[in-house]
Amino acid sequence: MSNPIKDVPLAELAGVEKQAFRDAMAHLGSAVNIITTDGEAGRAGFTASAVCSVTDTPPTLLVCLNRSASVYPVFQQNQVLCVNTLADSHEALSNLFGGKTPMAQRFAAAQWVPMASGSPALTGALTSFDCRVSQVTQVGTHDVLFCEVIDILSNDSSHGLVYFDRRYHSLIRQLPQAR
Ligand SMILES: NC(=O)C1=CN([C@@H]2O[C@H](COP(=O)(O)OP(=O)(O)OC[C@H]3O[C@@H](n4cnc5c(N)ncnc54)[C@H](O)[C@@H]3O)[C@@H](O)[C@H]2O)C=CC1
Ligand SMILES: Cc1cc2nc3c(=O)[nH]c(=O)nc-3n(C[C@H](O)[C@H](O)[C@H](O)COP(=O)(O)O)c2cc1C
Repeated sequence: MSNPIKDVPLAELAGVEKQAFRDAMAHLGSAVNIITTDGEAGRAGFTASAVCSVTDTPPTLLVCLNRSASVYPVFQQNQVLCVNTLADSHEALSNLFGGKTPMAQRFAAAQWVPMASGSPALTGALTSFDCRVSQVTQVGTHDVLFCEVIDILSNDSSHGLVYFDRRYHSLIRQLPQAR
């Protein structure tokens, strides 16, 4: 059977404007994460919603990082990182790591403990995934970092944080039913 899109000359396909894409993406709720690294290029961190699970064999996440971000060269050189998934108390911290703030000021706003890779785990994060970058693919403005998970720290008591419709929302964890 013929593929109707494949048979249309590319020049005749309408395409989608960047703003329309962003407006549509604002409808996809996502977890909020602070991605950290430490190593020979120094310490750095940024907020990321473009994070997802790739495979459990070997356990692998992907993180999309804009190559124009100030932190980009640090991540490129260190090749290790920690994905810290934020709890509902971390909204202000997410904004600090979301750009423009000097790196020392970002890290001074919370407590951190080094994971095996040397990357900082955020105290109180829902989960911290310690990773080594196993593969990198460039797509448009971003690098897609494939990150093999080498250790995990979890906290099963905090409520979650979701970014949806350009705003933060708390994701309330159900408490176990009293008997
Ligand atoms: N993947 C990314 O690089 C993301 C970057 N951001 C940045 O955070 C700031 C605030 O974002 P919003 O309040 O959500 O408003 P916005 O209108 O800039 O973005 C709406 C949605 O579009 C997507 N998006 C935004 N910038 C993108 C990019 N450069 N590449 C791919 N997808 C992108 C995200 O899903 C975002 O939630 C902006 O500077 C934005 O660029 C936010 C979310 C994801
Ligand atoms: C909620 C939120 C989600 C974001 N998600 C991403 C992301 O997935 N990838 C990315 O490269 N930048 C993302 N950003 C933007 C980066 O956090 C920001 O560019 C980074 O802190 C570097 O900023 P700087 O160049 O001023 O240091 C996000 C920002 C916010 C507020």
